[in-house]
Amino acid sequence: MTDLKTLWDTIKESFKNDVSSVTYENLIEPAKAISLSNNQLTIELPTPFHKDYWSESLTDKFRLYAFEATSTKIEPRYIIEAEEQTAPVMTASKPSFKVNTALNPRYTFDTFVIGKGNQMAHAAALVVSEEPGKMYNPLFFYGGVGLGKTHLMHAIGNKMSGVNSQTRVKYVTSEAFTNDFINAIQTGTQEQFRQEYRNLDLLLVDDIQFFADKEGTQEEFFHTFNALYEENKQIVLTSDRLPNEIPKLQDRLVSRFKWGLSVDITPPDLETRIAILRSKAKADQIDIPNDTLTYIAGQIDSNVRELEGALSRVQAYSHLNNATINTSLASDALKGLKLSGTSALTIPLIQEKVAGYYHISQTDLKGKKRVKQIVMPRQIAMYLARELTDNSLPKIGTEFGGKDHTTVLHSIDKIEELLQSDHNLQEDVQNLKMELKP
Ligand SMILES: Nc1ncnc2c1ncn2[C@@H]1O[C@H](COP(=O)(O)OP(=O)(O)OP(=O)(O)O)[C@@H](O)[C@H]1O
Repeated sequence: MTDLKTLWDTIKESFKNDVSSVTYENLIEPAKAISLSNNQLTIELPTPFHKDYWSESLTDKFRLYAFEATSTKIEPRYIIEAEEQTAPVMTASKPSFKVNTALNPRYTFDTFVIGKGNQMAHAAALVVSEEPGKMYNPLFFYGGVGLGKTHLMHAIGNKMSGVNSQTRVKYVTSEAFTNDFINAIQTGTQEQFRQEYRNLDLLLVDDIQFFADKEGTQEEFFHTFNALYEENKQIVLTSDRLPNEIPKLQDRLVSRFKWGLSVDITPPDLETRIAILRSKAKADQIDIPNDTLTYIAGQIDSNVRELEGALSRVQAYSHLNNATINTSLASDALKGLKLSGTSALTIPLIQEKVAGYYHISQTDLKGKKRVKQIVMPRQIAMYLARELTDNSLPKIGTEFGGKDHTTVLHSIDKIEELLQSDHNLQEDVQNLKMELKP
């Protein structure tokens, strides 16, 4: 992993899972990754206190997480803000590197393990890579986090580039597209932007749910889409939900996204998880017994990224302790690992907590009564079910006494809107989230 932002995000995520929220917010969140060179990552900290704290208390963890992420030993170097004016500064608003423009060579069809939850998506991806712009345009993958949507997208790009090195492929996240577009406006380079995005054979846009609410970007993307589509150029999109479930996505985009094929990816079953781990262990030359693979696969059931993270953690643990990998070592390595998998949290549990919080019965919460004291908690519970679990809108509707998915969508939209300004609601939702995901 060489992309500084991706590496830093991964390390921060590991810290987040390991330290208290107070420590995270006050001591880790303010840190900024500045540069990575010669296996040294320079971290900028706001005060000498932060520097001392990182040096004394966070360095070992940092080394572990960096190793887990890269399988390389990376040393931290701490500087205090303004201590080193010459260093290129990376901030959230103005990244000093270009995000995700290239294809990841590791994400190929060969390294993708096929299982029940992804076989349709895999088959569609393969068809598109062989006959781009013909059968399924656009191809739209949707599903929960870390299930291989990006991987398949890159696999299409890698395959097409492999067949013809002249293929013009562009991979962007929807955020990178937005940033490029804003930059083009600010610097008066819209024409260049259009050239860049409209003269392609394959455009891959990841996580398009982040287009929600971005009117200008949607407008530009609409024209980009049309230009490519009319030329029979292939477009592949991913999102965490179906196009019509993305709030505030223009109808004309929703309808265009439906022109092609939408296919979901669901979490892998145990067999597939073991196969994924085996394949990764082989690729990384990790010597690991079968029963240990089965043990790790049994610990994580909803997210392949976490599955890979667990394997890296076991590898790092064995490396740092100079011990052979076996199930007992894996169990020690994974002890205390707070998995962010959403599978443990169920809709009934959310209903129970929300009903308890607002002192109403679960029957009312799931029922049809239209009084305000019940409607609001019901909408909040639906909102939380969508935010904190992988359930689809129809499934949430079913769990709330058989409501239509448009009712669920309306409830979620309503809460999202109120959350913008209603401080009491913000506090309630925050409290409930803390109760549900301590
Ligand atoms: N079936 C699979 N076989 C092999 N590796 C997989 C498979 N599914 C996912 N992975 C790996 O899991 C990791 C996460 O996958 P990916 O980034 O593609 O997920 P995603 O669905 O795009 O998630 P997000 O919504 O968070 O972007 C990647 O390293 C990917 O290679």
